[in-house]
Formats: sequence, C-alpha cells, structure tokens
Amino acid sequence: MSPAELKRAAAARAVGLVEDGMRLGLGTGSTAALFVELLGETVRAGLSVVGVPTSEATRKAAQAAGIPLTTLDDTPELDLTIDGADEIDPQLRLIKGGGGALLREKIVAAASRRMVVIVDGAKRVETLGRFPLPIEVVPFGLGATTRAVAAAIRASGCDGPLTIRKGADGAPFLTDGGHLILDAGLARIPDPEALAHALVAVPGVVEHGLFIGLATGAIVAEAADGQPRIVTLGAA
Ligand SMILES: O=C(CO)[C@H](O)[C@H](O)COP(=O)(O)O
Repeated sequence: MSPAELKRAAAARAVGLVEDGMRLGLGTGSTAALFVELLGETVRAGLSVVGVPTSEATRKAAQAAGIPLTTLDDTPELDLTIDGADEIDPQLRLIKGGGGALLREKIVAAASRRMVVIVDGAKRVETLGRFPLPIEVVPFGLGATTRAVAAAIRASGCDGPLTIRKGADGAPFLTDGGHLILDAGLARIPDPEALAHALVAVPGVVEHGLFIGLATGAIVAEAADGQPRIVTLGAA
C-alpha cells in the first residue's frame, strides 16, 4: 500500500469522529488535506460544522470543499482538531511543522478540547528526532538566534546541524506569519520536554515543532496484507 492510501484511510476514519455542530481545527499537510476533502463531502451531504484552518493552504482547501470557516477570535474554543504529524511517539508526543504551519497548528490544537492525529504507520517512532525538528524564528537577529538555539539544543542533551529551510525556488521559506524555519537534524531527542523548555526561552524563537501534551489520540493506518489496518492510540 502506498503512504497516500494509508493517509486516506486514517483521514476517512477521522471523519467518523466528527459530530453535527462541532467546532473543528483543520490541520495542514497532505494527510490533513485528505481529511478536509472527505469532510467536505459530508458537509455537502448535510453535516453542520465550522472549521478553523491552520494555514492559508488549508483555508483555500476548506473553502473549495465547502466547509464553513471561523476564526479563534469568533470561536476561541474548539471541540476537535484533526491534524497530521511528522512523528509520533508512544506518549503521543509529536514532531510537527514539516509543512511549515507549526505555529498556527499549535495555537489551534491548544484551543481544542481534543486533538486527534492522523498518520500512516511510518510516522510512529519510539524516540522522537529522526525527522528534523522545525524551529520557527523571526528574521531579525537570525545569526544570534541561531547560535542561541544551538546552545539550547546542546544544553538539553541533543546535537546536530541547524539548516535554514528553503522553498522550491531556493529562497528562504517563509511561514504564513512571515517567519523563517530552522530545521534541527538531531537524530534523537532523549528528553523532548527539556528541549521544548530550552527552545521557548530563546529570544527570537517564535515556536518549535515539539507538540507535548496536546494530542489526545491518534489514528494510525498501517499496511496489513495489502489492506489498511487502523490502530488507535489514546482516545481516538
Ligand atoms: O505539521 C505539519 C505541517 O506543518 C504536517 O501535519 C506534517 O508535516 C505531516 O504532513 P503530511 O501529512 O503531509 O505527512
């Protein structure tokens, strides 16, 4: 089975969690995009929900799918967020931000009573860190911020190169908030909580891709005999 088929299976299962009248957080990335597409089908069939998109890309996709949208200003508390992830560990700790939407994703997840992560089985890890950790920083003072981030990483028992993310055109990638992303190739993050605390203390760091204590459940689609097999973690 292809990763795309597994992602679709996880997204389809997540649509089953949505109830009439729910206020939803809509994640970003290829798996979340499949959820938005499938949710749009149920909305067009009569389901009533409102969604808060976690990126401009998701906003466009949700509008195209016919999903009514709101904002966290008008709807500050959400019932359920469905989002993808780059890695998930057994404690439901995540690395997110491969699509560059980590800041809005974390704000939306924190405003939600429940966050259910949808992933294919390849995203499950025992220890976070194989996927480079995205760290969103303001452009001002980039050199000094990068040094301080490197020191914070070392102080929390990790090490590895920091790379400024580039877009397809080779120019620095800019987030929806106009910030840059440093991708930290750490290979292994033995203490994600310590690293998270160290990173938020660095002036110039806007957010990082460690999502700790936010996901309440996960829907993992694995391949079994050529068919998707759904495994749920936590409350999902
Ligand atoms: O965090 C994200 C975007 O910022 C995505 O959820 C994450 O990168 C997973 O993406 P995909 O579903 O395409 O594998």
